[in-house]
Amino acid sequence: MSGQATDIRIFEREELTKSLRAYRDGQLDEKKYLTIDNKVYDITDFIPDHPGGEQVISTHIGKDATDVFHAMHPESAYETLANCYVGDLAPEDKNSQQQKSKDKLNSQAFAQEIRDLRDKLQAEGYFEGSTLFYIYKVVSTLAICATGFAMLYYGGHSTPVVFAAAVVVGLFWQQCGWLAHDFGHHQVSNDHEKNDLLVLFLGSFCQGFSLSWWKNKHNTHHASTNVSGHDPDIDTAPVLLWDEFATANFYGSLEDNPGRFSRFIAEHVLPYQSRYYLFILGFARFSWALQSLSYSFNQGALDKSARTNWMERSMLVSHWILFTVWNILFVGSITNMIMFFLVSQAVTGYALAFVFAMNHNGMPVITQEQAEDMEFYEIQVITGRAVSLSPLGDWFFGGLNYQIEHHVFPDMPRHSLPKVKPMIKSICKKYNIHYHDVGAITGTIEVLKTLDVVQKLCEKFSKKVF
Ligand code: HEM
Repeated sequence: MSGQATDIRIFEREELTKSLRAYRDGQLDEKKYLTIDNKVYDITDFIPDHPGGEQVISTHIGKDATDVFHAMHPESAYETLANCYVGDLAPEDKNSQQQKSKDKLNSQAFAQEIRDLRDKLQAEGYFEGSTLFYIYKVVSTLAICATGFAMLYYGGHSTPVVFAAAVVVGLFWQQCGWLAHDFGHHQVSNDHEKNDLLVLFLGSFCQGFSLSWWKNKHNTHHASTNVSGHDPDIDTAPVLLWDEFATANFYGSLEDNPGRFSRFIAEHVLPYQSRYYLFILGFARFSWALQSLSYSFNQGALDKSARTNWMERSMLVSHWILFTVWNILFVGSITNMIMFFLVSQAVTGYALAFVFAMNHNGMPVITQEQAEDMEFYEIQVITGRAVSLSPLGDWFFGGLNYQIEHHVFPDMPRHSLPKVKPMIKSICKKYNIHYHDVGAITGTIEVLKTLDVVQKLCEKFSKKVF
């Protein structure tokens, strides 16, 4: 590791800025630092070995990673952290403290209050997962699968029953996704290995998604939510574009000698994205399942362990074998087999993507420079959309309608989020930080309006570039 007792020194803030600039400019030989609680860590050699992956840790090179680090690591990670310690950050001089904008000071005071709330909630047990709740969730989710099986077993010769069974299986996969999400964030137990085994069972075997692919993408999304160029969830070009930065980047990349296909997409597809949006969601699950297989077989496990990689691959392969055998054995005709396949995939695609879009799409997208000037917690609040729903809606959304609370406290179990919502809301009100809370219909309209605004931008760019 990089930190040696003799190297310990005071770091000027400019050194961190230099580290960030060098990384942005692609100067790969430069040292890479980050700070946590005003201590400086040299992560140059650690990045490739980071158990959470290179992508997520790289989002914070040259920056303050205090809150994101505390939000995403178990106690055991603090030992590894100590190995990277190389010094302390020089105190801020009076001048730069006085020059801070009102917004920055407000953001800092808000973050401090959220940190205090985290400590209080931890002491009061809000972060303890309820075993009973999660047993109920796992059993009731597996019961949906059993229902789908039973429908095919007894009615596999009837087209309406096969159709209904496909919808049930689609919902089963969606619910597995929410559970794997909770276990993947270690909301349920402090034992990370146990959580990961449950993600392998529910997420990889039952649902067909890779643990490593999901963690890499999803945790990077958490570390830099709606930050342009960092958050993989808003990087959906050339299928959909969600903001002006992504649009400018995509069309900018076509200025010199665009391929015929890219030009066709830019001129004749993206300017109509609000029209095909609902259609394309149906393919989302299939695309994620393919990305999972590709990640697992090409990149291996995120924690670089051969054991995790082997388990993940075998779970994914078993998922597809079982699904195919089940389809062939119980569905009476080839036409119904194809229908079962397509409908079950499409239902999961819609059921997952509808919720994902509601979580952050159409909410502010910020640049990396803007993000540097804001506290982690403020970013989490202003980029998330809370959706107020009935208990059935909460079930369908897997608790992700408490998106803001989930982003502020990713390791807090799902059952605590509704209790914490009024607390976060009231702190936001105190600091005049916008907490966006809407119903499902308003949320959907906001998503569609964003697509519409951006597609008009696509039309303009298209005329300018070609
Ligand atoms: C010097 C800095 C860091 C050290 C020493 C460190 C260390 C670690 C360790 C030991 C783990 C494995 C934890 C486990 O047992 O589950 C881990 C996982 C992780 N780290 Fe870091 N980390 C650092 C910085 C960061 C930063 C800045 C981020 C985010 C921006 C981050 C995000 C994650 C994530 C998402 C995981 C995966 C947790 C999981 O398995 O679910 N880490 N890190």
